Amino acid sequence: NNLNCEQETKSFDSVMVVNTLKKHQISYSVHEISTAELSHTIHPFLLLPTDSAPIVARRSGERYEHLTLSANQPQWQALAPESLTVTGHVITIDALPSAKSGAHAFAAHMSKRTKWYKPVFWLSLLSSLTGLAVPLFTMAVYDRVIGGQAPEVLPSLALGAILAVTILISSRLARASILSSTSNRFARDLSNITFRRLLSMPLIVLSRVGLTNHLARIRNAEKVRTLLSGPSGAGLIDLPFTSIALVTIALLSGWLVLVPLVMLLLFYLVMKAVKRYTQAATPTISSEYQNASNDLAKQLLQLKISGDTQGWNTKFSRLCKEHCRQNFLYSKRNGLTGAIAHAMSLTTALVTVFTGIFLVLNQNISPGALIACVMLIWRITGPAQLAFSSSQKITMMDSAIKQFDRFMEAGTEHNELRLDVPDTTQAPEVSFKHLTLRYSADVEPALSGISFDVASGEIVAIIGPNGCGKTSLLQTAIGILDAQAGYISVNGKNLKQYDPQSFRQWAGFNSAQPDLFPGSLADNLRIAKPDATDEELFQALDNAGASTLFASLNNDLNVDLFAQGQSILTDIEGSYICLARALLKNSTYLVLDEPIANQNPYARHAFINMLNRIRGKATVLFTTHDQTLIQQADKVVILDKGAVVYAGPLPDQAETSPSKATMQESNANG
Ligand SMILES: Nc1ncnc2c1ncn2[C@@H]1O[C@H](COP(=O)(O)OP(=O)(O)OP(=O)(O)O)[C@@H](O)[C@H]1O
Repeated sequence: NNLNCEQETKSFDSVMVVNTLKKHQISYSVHEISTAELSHTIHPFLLLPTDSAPIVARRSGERYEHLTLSANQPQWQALAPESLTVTGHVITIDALPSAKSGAHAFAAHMSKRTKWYKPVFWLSLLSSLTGLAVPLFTMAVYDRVIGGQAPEVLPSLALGAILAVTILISSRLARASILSSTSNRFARDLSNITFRRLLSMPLIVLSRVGLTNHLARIRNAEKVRTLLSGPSGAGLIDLPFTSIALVTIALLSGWLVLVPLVMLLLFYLVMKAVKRYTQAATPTISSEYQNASNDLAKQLLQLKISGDTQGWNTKFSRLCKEHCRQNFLYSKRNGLTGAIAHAMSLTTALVTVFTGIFLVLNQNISPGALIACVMLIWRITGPAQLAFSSSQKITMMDSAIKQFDRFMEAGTEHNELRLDVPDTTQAPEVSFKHLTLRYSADVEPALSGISFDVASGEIVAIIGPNGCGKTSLLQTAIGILDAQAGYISVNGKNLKQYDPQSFRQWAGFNSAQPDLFPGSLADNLRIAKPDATDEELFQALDNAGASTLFASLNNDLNVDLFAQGQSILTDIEGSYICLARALLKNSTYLVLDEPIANQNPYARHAFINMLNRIRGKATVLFTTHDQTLIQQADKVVILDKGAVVYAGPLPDQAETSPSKATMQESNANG
């Protein structure tokens, strides 16, 4: 609307758009253009291609449309697929300004999907109507064929019944297939959206929330699948259609319909009470039991070494016993619920039969109508029973949806306009300006007022005792941690101006904790550079001092590092591969956390050679406790309790550096 009404916005630029969005409190994200990102949008978005004019577009199912103004009237027209493969940025709208809008993220995402509920409605209606065939057929046989002595109508009645039953079965099958594919698609979409969101959240928020919660979030999506699929899903959908059976009973037997209605009400009240009784026995020890089992499995070696496993045995047996007791009680009460529900269904049928007999004797209804009514009763109590047994699932789903909505309200790294792309060809100058970082409000800052400069092509060793903030500083230097105060400038620009994705694609980072992913050696390396050739992988492994390790893996890049689901490498071996991954990028900005932590002389030698080769061509920040590596740096920064106590050349630099100075000079000269 603003585009259409405000003349000035016809020549908008990205900053103006973002200011407008901020003014209207519309939360937005900025990403590089990619269909993967856009396939989850629920509101229109703005494409900002690098080489052409901006486009306002939106997603409509699997297709995309763009806004055109013809005679000042906005119109949506199909967007050429090429428009989504160009380079540039896209501003997507996360949530609309109303305070409540964020709370409906789930509904908004789902409404963008195919309209599955329309065919499900029509198929359910069809199957409910054709489901009347068998009771009505029985009634006709009883009243007309047997009672009315008219056997000639039997073939046509039978044909009609067979046709109706065939339609019933086909519509049920078609509905089951739509429901299972819809529930699968829901689960898949929600998992994808959740995973993307997790990846785009700031690291500090992620580490605060913890791994278990992230896993729980992704599993939440799975819960959606269970609601719609299976017999309980069908029961829930059939519930509103039981009214068709009720109307038929009313038409066949008049006020006899009151019997199932009253029984349904009774059914509801009894089941509500029973459910409360069952829920009171919900096991509370499950997570404690699970954690203890996990701990035990992880600590087997330590337990065996310690020799004294008695304490663990006692603890585990106690947990096991309590876990079984709670589960037994819960299953017992669940069994009771099932039995009561079944008894209530039987009672409903019996009460209907007994009441109906008087109507038959008074000749108010035919015996055939009574039989049909009793058969129809099962079509009411069945779905009611299923729906009731699913009530716990519905509560679970409801909380899963609320959790999803809250999760989608959390801010991400993309909620700011970060369009700058780093110059990947030159070694950057980096300045840390009064950087302060706290992991949470109640702990001492991990970094407090850090300031120092790194010249282009300089190699800097960051040293200090454990816990002094080295890792925190490096993670801030590549923008995965956000300082609360101060900033980092890279080539004169605040790091937060750079597109986070482009920045991290450029910077080579090695974490102190080796992190290998399931897959082959090549897969693990190509995460950093998907198009790397085998030659580049060999070179990176060599530079990281991993040649001996590689030889022990039969020089095979395709060796699976996770045979039988377990990493076949130790942490130290893994750390070589992670270092190789960082070096593979051949980046002009390397940030390496304890690159050769185990001080293996061969690896150290390879690393020093590598440093000498790139000296002057890349800016390198690394942390270490290794004296020999510290000697290689052009500058050292000593940290203590999160503050810089010294930043400058090594005190004996003058004596040790001539070779480095010569190397730097010759590298700079090409
Ligand atoms: N995710 C986190 N949550 C809370 N506190 C953290 C987190 N990571 C680090 N810290 C704390 O911040 C401080 C600095 O930790 P950091 O890991 O940056 O130090 P370090 O010098 O790299 O230590 P080391 O040499 O042992 O790797 C420490 O007190 C640490 O306990």
